Amino acid sequence: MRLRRGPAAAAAVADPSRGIELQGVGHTYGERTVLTGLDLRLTEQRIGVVGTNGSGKSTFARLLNGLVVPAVGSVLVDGLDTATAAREVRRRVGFVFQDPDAQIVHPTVAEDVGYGLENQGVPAAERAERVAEVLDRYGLAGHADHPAHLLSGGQKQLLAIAGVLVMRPARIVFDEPTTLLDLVNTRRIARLVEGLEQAVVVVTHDLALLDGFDRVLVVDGGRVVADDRPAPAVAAYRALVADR
Ligand SMILES: Nc1ncnc2c1ncn2[C@@H]1O[C@H](COP(=O)(O)OP(=O)(O)OP(=O)(O)O)[C@@H](O)[C@H]1O
Repeated sequence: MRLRRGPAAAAAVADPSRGIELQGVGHTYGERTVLTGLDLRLTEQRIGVVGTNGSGKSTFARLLNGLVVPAVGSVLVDGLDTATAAREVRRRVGFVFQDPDAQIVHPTVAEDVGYGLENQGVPAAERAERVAEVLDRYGLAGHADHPAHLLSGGQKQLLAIAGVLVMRPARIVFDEPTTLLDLVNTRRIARLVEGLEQAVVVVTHDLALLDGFDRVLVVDGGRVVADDRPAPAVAAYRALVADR
């Protein structure tokens, strides 16, 4: 029998009901262990991740779409291993970086949003339609031909999110999406996350953002030390840092 390979084959064996699974996951940078002993299954619509600076949250977030491949154990997205099916995993899990400048690479707003689609070989007409639709939805339609680097911080974050959403991933990981934003834009991003049909994992220091989430993980010293509904998880986080 011939082995089937590539995105179509991967999609054929994928099982979205499995969500994202971490099986015996640990990660090291050189000698330094930054995550250890992670056994989790992430299936909820909205999951938050909190923890002190340097606790391992960004590394955790990056594991979920294969940006980081675990040193130990496996991360499976819909049953697909991030170590061996990276391309298909990234189609399924979009990633929004804390600093939108890290994600904005093309001169104009429309070109920047269309870039990923072009990469995937989506025909020009469909590309234009999908870009226009997503820019319209996030209030950036009037900026389509403007230089992306001249947008405000909040608009840049919206642009970075639009660039992910236009790819239609089933899940989106946000790494501190509101850290650089003022209160107005923080609220705007919170509403946007709330309204998404995609399943989301949001790393944040903004505890108010977690209201209404289904599940919150508290990371400390590279381990998940609490895993609960938002109120008890945030209480556990506050208790953890109370005497530091
Ligand atoms: N590429 C890397 N190479 C070496 N060490 C790294 C690398 N990325 C992160 N680290 C280290 O791993 C640890 C965890 O970092 P990580 O960015 O995952 O934490 P974090 O919880 O997201 O922190 P913060 O809240 O400050 O963003 C830190 O000690 C950091 O210095």
